[in-house]
Amino acid sequence: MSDLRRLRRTDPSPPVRMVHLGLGNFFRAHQAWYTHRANRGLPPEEQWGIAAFSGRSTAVAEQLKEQDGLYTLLVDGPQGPEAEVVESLVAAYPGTDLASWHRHLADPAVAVLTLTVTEAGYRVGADGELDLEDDQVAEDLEAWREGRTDALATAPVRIASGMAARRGAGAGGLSVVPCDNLPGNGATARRAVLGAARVVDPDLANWVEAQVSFVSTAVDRITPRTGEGDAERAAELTGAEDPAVVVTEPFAEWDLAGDFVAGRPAWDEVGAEVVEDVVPYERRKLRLLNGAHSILAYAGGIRGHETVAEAIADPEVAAWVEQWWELAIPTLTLPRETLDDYVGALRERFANPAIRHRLEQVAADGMQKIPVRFVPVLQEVASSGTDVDGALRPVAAWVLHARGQGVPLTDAAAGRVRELVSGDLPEAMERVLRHWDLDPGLTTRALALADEVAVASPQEG
Ligand SMILES: NC(=O)c1ccc[n+]([C@@H]2O[C@H](COP(=O)([O-])OP(=O)(O)OC[C@H]3O[C@@H](n4cnc5c(N)ncnc54)[C@H](O)[C@@H]3O)[C@@H](O)[C@H]2O)c1
Ligand SMILES: O=P(O)(O)OC[C@@H](O)[C@@H](O)[C@H](O)[C@H](O)CO
Repeated sequence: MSDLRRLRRTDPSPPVRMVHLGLGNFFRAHQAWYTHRANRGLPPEEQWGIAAFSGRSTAVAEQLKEQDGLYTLLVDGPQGPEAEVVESLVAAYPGTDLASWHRHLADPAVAVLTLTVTEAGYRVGADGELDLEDDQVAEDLEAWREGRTDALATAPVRIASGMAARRGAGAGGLSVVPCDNLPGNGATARRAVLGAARVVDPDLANWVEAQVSFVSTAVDRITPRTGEGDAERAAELTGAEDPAVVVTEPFAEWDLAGDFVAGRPAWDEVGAEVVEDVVPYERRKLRLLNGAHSILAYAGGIRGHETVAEAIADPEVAAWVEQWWELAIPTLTLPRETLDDYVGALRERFANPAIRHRLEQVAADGMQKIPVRFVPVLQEVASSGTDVDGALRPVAAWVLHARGQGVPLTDAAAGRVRELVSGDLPEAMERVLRHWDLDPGLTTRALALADEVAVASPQEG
């Protein structure tokens, strides 16, 4: 590998017109890739360059800096892998570089701020407002009040402080485009940012309300963490050494609803859909894809599987996913045929053996995901008198997972999760149901489903 050349830019970089927070794999397989595609054929000065910031880490920013922001996207489809070098990312920074963050956001040429900061990264409480009790949010707000804007860590406070820099520079409005898997991500981002601004500077909150638009999106492209051997596979195709390679699937979807107050790349010319209302798409995606992923992660993990492809190949786990889809489909509003096609594609996407999507990664932050993916369906199904097993089983499996079975628990709210699921299993199950306003009368059934998931589990103890 070391004899290979690193990727290097030969053409001039496009100007920075977009900023991104959360320099992870998904951003590079999705928003940066759509932007790269939309740039093709435009003169460099009309293209959209992106300055992207990691959460905190420095490693990926350093790797990308050494190759002028270029990286390989390895698309693993049925015809074998294909490699594409993505050119839209022109500057990569560690999230700790707040000076560059403020400088880019204060630039009038910047028109769009995209986000992938995870569901938990919005730091909102159960009421959907910024959680001012969150220790890191409180620390950030104090630092900002004291003028220490180089020490901010949470996404909402970093964004609000970036908006202050922008207002100060007279750079005008921009559009914030959250791309995390949560319902109403535009409205959530807006409330989180306004919540932070209001505490420190109410005039700034007014400015954001008047000048900044928050676009809602549904995003889709299964993008696992890069694994062993991926860089070598990419190198065989490109002849270049690329430690920042990202592996993804051929499928990609992006639905966007909202105003772009300062313009945007022509994403709609390269496959993205600009829609009036994103809710039907977002619900389809969150319930059918992400809901099924959560079942595979919690139940499949307990049955000893390590990846999505392995778990969906287990006929019992696959039957639980099918049962979930049967219950979830009637709760969606898109035409039945469209939904059936989507599920048909999911069966193939999940089974793609080249995508090693580890259940451990998919399982993270269940405390944020269960109420969005399963609770509304459970409530709707229970009120119609239909058998709820398909939607209750994932909650039961999550309780076992949170109590230590299957893949390890990773959750931004791990302390609260452990409190909820501790002690006697029947009591824990009932506590969890009550926590999400579900009928505690479902406890006995949930315990039976938990038993079913745990039966034959190599890790049952
Ligand atoms: N991977 C996928 O298949 C996929 C598909 C659709 C949507 N998403 C969304 O994208 C998010 C990121 O996925 P990924 O695969 O890129 O993960 P990743 O682990 O590769 O990267 C996550 C990025 O977010 C940053 N980050 C994490 N927490 C943050 C925080 N609190 N504040 C600011 N930045 C933070 C990290 O530093 C990193 O840069 C997911 O949580 C999900 O909401 C992912
Ligand atoms: O990204 P999360 O953590 O919301 O959920 C894990 C996976 O379900 C998710 O990343 C999917 O792969 C993705 O949403 C596909 O578009």
